[in-house]
Amino acid sequence: MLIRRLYTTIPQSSLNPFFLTKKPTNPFHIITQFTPKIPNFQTPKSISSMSENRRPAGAQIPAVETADRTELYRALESSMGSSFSSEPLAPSSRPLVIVISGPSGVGKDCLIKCLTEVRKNIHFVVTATSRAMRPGEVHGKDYFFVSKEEFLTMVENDELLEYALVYGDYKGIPKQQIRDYMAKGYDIVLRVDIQGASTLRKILGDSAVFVFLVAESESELVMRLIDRKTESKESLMVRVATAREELKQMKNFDYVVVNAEGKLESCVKMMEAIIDAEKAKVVQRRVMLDYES
Ligand SMILES: Nc1ncnc2c1ncn2[C@@H]1O[C@H](COP(=O)(O)OP(=O)(O)OP(=O)(O)O)[C@@H](O)[C@H]1O
Repeated sequence: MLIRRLYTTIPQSSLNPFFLTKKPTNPFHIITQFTPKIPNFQTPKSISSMSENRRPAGAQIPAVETADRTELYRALESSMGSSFSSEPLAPSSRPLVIVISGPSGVGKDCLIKCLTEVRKNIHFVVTATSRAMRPGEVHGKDYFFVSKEEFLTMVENDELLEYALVYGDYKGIPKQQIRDYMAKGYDIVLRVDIQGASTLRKILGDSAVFVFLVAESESELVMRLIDRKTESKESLMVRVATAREELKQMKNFDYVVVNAEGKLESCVKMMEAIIDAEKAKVVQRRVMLDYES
């Protein structure tokens, strides 16, 4: 068998032990794994002679017990043949697009409000809507209020990342706002319903972070909605029934965050931890607002 032949033709002493512990599944896999690893298949002796060769002749390393820190640093630098760089070793992080979704009444608005207070470099995207402005609402803060015609022109000009007709009014996410704030280094937060999150997943794929916010239980979620005292009994019934269906969509998200009763602060901390973890990724998400050919 090819597997056996490969093992027997390569001396045991030169095999990387990591690969020996891995049971190969197909012979071609072995060949591709072995080929680039060949420089590592050195015996301890040849490795040591290789590093001897790399060291420039005459570079003297002073005794570590007695040498001064700077002296040792300089000697190591000269042994390397080039100065040590002060450039950051971690790649600079890219702005994130974070999509926050979850059933009605779970606390999305509360979470986003707190998150934008504790993290100043987050921009919560203001949605455009064709709905009439309500008393107390501020244009550009609560929504960008536009006429139905203006909204449809935005759709035609491909200015919206996603839009929907909600109870007869259009709502949509302006792309330019995202571009502008990302260019300034802000992370972007989008708040959408579960349906919107599903559409955004199709558009953004894995380039954005999708967070599903839940209460600790269905019963807590219903109590929260009741306590909010903003819904009629019909609306309550619709929201509760919708929530049960929406919970089934959790599997399409990257993270689930629990907003437990009276524990909004922990929920905000969890969101911050997610953001920090995303920023520490070696391969970072690269947001694409438009299809790239
Ligand atoms: N951790 C928590 N403990 C107790 N109450 C909370 C918590 N988080 C939010 N709430 C309350 O729950 C209610 C719903 O919160 P919020 O309006 O933020 O939810 P939402 O998900 O944005 O709802 P909707 O999708 O219907 O707009 C509010 O009355 C809020 O004060």
